[in-house]
Amino acid sequence: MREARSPAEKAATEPAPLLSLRGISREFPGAKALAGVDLDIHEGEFVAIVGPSGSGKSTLLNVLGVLDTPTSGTYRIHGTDVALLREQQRSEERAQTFGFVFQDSHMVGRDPAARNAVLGLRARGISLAVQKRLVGPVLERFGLAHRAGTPASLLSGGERQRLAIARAVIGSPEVVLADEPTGSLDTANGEIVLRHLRELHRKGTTVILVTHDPAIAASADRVVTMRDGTVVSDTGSVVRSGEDDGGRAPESVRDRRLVRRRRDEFADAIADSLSSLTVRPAKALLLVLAFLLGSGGLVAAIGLSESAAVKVSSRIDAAANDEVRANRETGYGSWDEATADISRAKSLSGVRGVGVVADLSASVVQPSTFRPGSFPAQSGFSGAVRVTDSEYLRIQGAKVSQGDAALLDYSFGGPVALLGADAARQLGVAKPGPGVVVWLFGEPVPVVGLIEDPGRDPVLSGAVVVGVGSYPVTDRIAATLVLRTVPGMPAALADALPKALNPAQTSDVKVQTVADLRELKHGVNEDLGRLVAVVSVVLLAIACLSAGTTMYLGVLARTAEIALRRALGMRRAAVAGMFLVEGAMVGLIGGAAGGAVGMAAVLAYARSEGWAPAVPWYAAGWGIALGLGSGIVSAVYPALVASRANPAQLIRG
Ligand SMILES: Nc1ncnc2c1ncn2[C@@H]1O[C@H](COP(=O)(O)OP(=O)(O)OP(=O)(O)O)[C@@H](O)[C@H]1O
Repeated sequence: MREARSPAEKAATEPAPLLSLRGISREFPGAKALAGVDLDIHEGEFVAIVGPSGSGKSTLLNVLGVLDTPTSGTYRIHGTDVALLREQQRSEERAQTFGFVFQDSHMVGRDPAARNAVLGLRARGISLAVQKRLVGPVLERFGLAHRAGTPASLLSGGERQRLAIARAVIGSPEVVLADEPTGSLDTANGEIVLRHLRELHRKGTTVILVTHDPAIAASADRVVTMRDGTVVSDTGSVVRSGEDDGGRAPESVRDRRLVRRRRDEFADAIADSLSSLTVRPAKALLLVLAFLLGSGGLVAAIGLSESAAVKVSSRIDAAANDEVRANRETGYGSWDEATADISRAKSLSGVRGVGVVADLSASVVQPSTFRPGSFPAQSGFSGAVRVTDSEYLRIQGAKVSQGDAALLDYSFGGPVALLGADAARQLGVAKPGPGVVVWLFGEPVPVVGLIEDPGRDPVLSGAVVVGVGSYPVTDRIAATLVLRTVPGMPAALADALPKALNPAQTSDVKVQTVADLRELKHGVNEDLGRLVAVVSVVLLAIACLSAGTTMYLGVLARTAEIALRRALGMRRAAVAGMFLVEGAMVGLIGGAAGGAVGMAAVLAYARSEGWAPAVPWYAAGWGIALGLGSGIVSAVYPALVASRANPAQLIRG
């Protein structure tokens, strides 16, 4: 039934319009989609908007649904000027007043039908209990109860569009806006969808649909025709008096249970992020891996630097407490002079042992197990040739196996040698024994033992060691006395030594304690710390960048889904929250895994180096915190892009 009345008549008899547009224009770069539209729509109307392609129908629908903002003009809903609403209020208006049905049903394909049906409720932070209470009846009503658990991607086109209507009306909107809802359906399915829309209207919902189909338009109570962004004809407002079912059904009255709760909004964001991660496991795994590498590298770097520092510290601390070194600036003219100095040093109180050590040039001594002149020659020896006594080995804590360090101190009519473990390996000596020799200065020297543990002098591992006096001093030799002292005595002995060794010329005696090295230790720690910082920052920056890029691509791939959520009333902050939560979760998992991997790497490395691993407890916490932090940071830009997008634009695709 249609009736046309004069504007004056209308104004006098009609109630205030539900939706009212005055002089609405919408311009896009290069196109004016709407050019001064005036239109009033009253509660309970069934309006068809028709017109040629490009005439502005969809744009009008988007403006009506607060998906898009007009360039100029005034739009009032229930008398409230929409331009005065804040973004959050606009979202609320979309959620409470409107239900949207698009030509393409825009389902979240991976989610079952029931979850899609409640998408609007979830987007609005409606409690799970209310969602559960509403979803059964609504699926039943649209003939989808048996498909509740089926992923939306497996539904037929007709089922999907019925599901779209179910989703649009589950929150009891006052107005259903449908943009060519039958456009992608065959006649039979199109008819079913239309029947549902009419049924909604009969029960009191205002229905506004855009259509190209003259038959559908003819069945509407009111037809608004658009051309070039303006309304060129309008059959006029027709409000049914509710003759079908005895007045407006309570369906369109706002449901008191539909109260937005932040807690539920947040819970839904977490659930969605989890589902998005599990649906794309390969992507999620790559993201986790990026954070794992970043935070794992950091934890490993902290652990290794700490372990190394502990190792360095313990060596330095021990030496600082009980070691003094002394040498003559002019060196020694003979080994007897050095031996005399040893006796003088030993006579000082607080001294527990005195050894002497000097190095010969390996390129002159040419250690080899091949007789000189043999062909092919053995490759050049890369270790040291150390002249020392058994006392030195003892005070350094070196351990000699398969022989005896004391043999160094005796003369058997010629020198004897001990080999450090690395030196023995390099020279191809498996074990000492009769006839096992190493050639030094072109002469065979019996090997009388192996140094299996170099103690505090790491050089011994790679050294060929011969006794003091094995070779006469031809020129002055730079030998160093090493004193092991009672703990705490080095400083006092450092003062006493020059006078004890050379009272006539104390300046000839140079004394070193290891205290200076304590400064060095700080330097070493600081350098390592800086290195750790640089490496970890670079690794985490790479992780953030790759995660940010992947997430940004994810946002682009999910534009339709995001648009839908926004159209269904999701707030900008909640959209951003969805991506931030996703980033946080990936970062957290990656960070925790990285912490574990980093620690394992430190333990394995420290064990292989024979260090005591020192992984501070906070390293794992750092891994997790940095993973979490960088996960969130990497999601900031994608989250901003997603939340700032214009829903109308996104729905156009
Ligand atoms: N986001 C946009 N950016 C640029 N131009 C746009 C945008 N949205 C709409 N337009 C332009 O505005 C005009 C109206 O578009 P609209 O989609 O509202 O028309 P329509 O009547 O719904 O067309 P159809 O029936 O083909 O869907 C068109 O010229 C279109 O190209």
